[in-house]
Amino acid sequence: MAVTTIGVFGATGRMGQRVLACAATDPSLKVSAAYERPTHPAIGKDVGEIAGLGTIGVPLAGEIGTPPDVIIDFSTPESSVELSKVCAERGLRLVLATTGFSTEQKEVITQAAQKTAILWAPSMSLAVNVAMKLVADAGRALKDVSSGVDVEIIERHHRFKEDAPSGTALKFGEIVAQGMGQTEHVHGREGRIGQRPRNEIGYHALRTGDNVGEHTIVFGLMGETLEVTVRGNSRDSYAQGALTAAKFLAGRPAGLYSMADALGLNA
Ligand SMILES: NC(=O)C1=CN([C@@H]2O[C@H](COP(=O)(O)OP(=O)(O)OC[C@H]3O[C@@H](n4cnc5c(N)ncnc54)[C@H](OP(=O)(O)O)[C@@H]3O)[C@@H](O)[C@H]2O)C=CC1
Ligand SMILES: O=C(O)C1=N[C@H](C(=O)O)C[C@H](O)C1
Repeated sequence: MAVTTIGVFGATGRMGQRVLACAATDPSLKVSAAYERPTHPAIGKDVGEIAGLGTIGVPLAGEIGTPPDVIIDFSTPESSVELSKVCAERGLRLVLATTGFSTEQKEVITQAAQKTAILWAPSMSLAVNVAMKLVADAGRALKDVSSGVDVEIIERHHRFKEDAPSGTALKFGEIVAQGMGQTEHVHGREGRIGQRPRNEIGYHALRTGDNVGEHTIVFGLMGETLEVTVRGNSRDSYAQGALTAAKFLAGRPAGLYSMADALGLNA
């Protein structure tokens, strides 16, 4: 069996630890490296011990030494951007899962994908990426409704999430706007705002408890409403998707890839 070696960037984080745990059950994968910032207090410690998996013989590193076949990144926008530059310089393949990028940061990553293979997705979840296809279909089907269709996106995440709205919500909004033509993206509402313009997509971010991720896309018509909801039950839906992405990306030429590519959803 061909074995793909992976390195986990942000390895001690909520997602990094789940990627390590899920990889440990997949004989076609081998964790050969794990990374955190160089000043992390656990540098040098066995990352399996940190993740509660027992010793796996992979010390937590602050730098990329002997590279794995694919690096999986669940970290922060700043560290992801720097990582994408290193991957471009060294020709290292990257599954980029971090969210919360600025426009300028997104441009740096897009440029890096001209020099190496990067699979970049705000959600690695199979169900979320299928929901994105459903939402695209709904938008195309509803775009010419004469009385108008109001689209609002509601996302729910745990209290620890540091960006809002979620990268997934923003991607859903891009998909809707591409199919229906909205040009204004409105984040929350307050005050005496007047009647809702038809050219808006509204975004609403809930932060409660330990919700691992839930998205509802509301298509509001006169007389009826269509809602598409997808919710995660555990972070392993994202971790397993990231591992699928890594296996897909191994050996691929430079370029920017999506989860739809990895999941065969582009047909
Ligand atoms: N695409 C997808 O399917 C999903 C994407 N995400 C996204 O992934 C990101 C991480 O989420 P989550 O795991 O919950 O967050 P955490 O904060 O739990 O994990 C982030 C990890 O990155 C580490 N980190 C910070 N700076 C660096 C650096 N310079 N080099 C290496 N590692 C660094 C952090 O270390 P320290 O704590 O010491 O700062 C931490 O271990 C978020 O942007 C989130 O939106 C989350 C789930 C699914
Ligand atoms: O921070 C999280 O947890 C998640 N973030 C991603 C996003 O911002 O879309 C993906 C998922 O919803 C979980």
